[in-house]
Amino acid sequence: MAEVIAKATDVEVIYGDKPALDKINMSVKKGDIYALIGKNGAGKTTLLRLFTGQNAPDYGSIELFGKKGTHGLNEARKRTGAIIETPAFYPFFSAERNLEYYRIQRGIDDPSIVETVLKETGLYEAKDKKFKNFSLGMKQRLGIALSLMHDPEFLILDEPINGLDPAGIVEMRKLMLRLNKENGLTIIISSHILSELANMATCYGFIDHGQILQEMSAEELEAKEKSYVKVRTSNGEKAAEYLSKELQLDASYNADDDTIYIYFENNAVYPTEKISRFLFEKGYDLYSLEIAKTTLEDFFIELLGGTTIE
Ligand SMILES: Nc1ncnc2c1ncn2[C@@H]1O[C@H](COP(=O)(O)OP(=O)(O)OP(=O)(O)O)[C@@H](O)[C@H]1O
Repeated sequence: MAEVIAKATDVEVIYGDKPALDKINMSVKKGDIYALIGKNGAGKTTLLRLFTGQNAPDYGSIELFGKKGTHGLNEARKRTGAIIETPAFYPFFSAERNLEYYRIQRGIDDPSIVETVLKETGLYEAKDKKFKNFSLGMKQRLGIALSLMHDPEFLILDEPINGLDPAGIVEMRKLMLRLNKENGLTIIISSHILSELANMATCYGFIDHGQILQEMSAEELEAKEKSYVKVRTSNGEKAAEYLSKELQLDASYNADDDTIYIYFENNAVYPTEKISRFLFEKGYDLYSLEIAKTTLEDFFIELLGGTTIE
């Protein structure tokens, strides 16, 4: 069993009379890239702030590196880096000078750490560029460089991808994977858009209204992706009935979009020719037939009971 790096047990955080976190149980294991997914206001920041020490639970307990209690958690937090709010950088200082400023302020002796973290975050070439001329993606990566300066083992990142353009998202994904694989960092990263964290997360925690609805591994989530064939035809309702009965397919008609949905096991060979030939022979006009896959967002929406993500 992998070591548990961060754990919340029956945690509640209450603002006024409203719980922001409601009996949360979750854990991050060593080597994970844990994606914390929830729409705005779900409780992501409140949960992450418990691990950084910016919030304390009203009920329940948290652990870091197996340590509990104020003293234990303070010790464990030395092994943790975090970006919850964008750190303040001087706009007219270069990237290097900004990091050098923080190195001295934080009492880190080794001056070579600045070069190391600039290289780790892919910013070394831009080290002399002023912060004000950085793109949003570069600014986020400089924040991560800062959080790496004391060589943490666990990184906590609150919505670092929010607002990035597609190129920035790809850069961030590469950086996360590199830090995880090459530097052995365990990472928890939050987002309100599931697909942003796909292809990098090793496990997922879905949070809504202050509750973890489900935790699952990337493999388990992948297995939730269903393949299906979408067919539009004349007299769709009747055609769906025929397809189910005579071809023994899992076909259902949806009147809202006048479409037949036929579901298959993943990796199945789709009998698309058989379907189109059957419909043709039975006298239906085939308007369209396409193979599709449920997306991760579809799964998330279903988990939330059909509400949208934003
Ligand atoms: N300091 C506070 N005082 C009162 N209520 C708060 C406070 N901080 C957060 N909340 C409330 O707690 C709930 C959870 O907020 P939180 O910021 O943790 O959500 P989130 O998932 O991080 O959302 P976002 O992506 O919008 O930051 C929300 O209803 C929010 O309004």
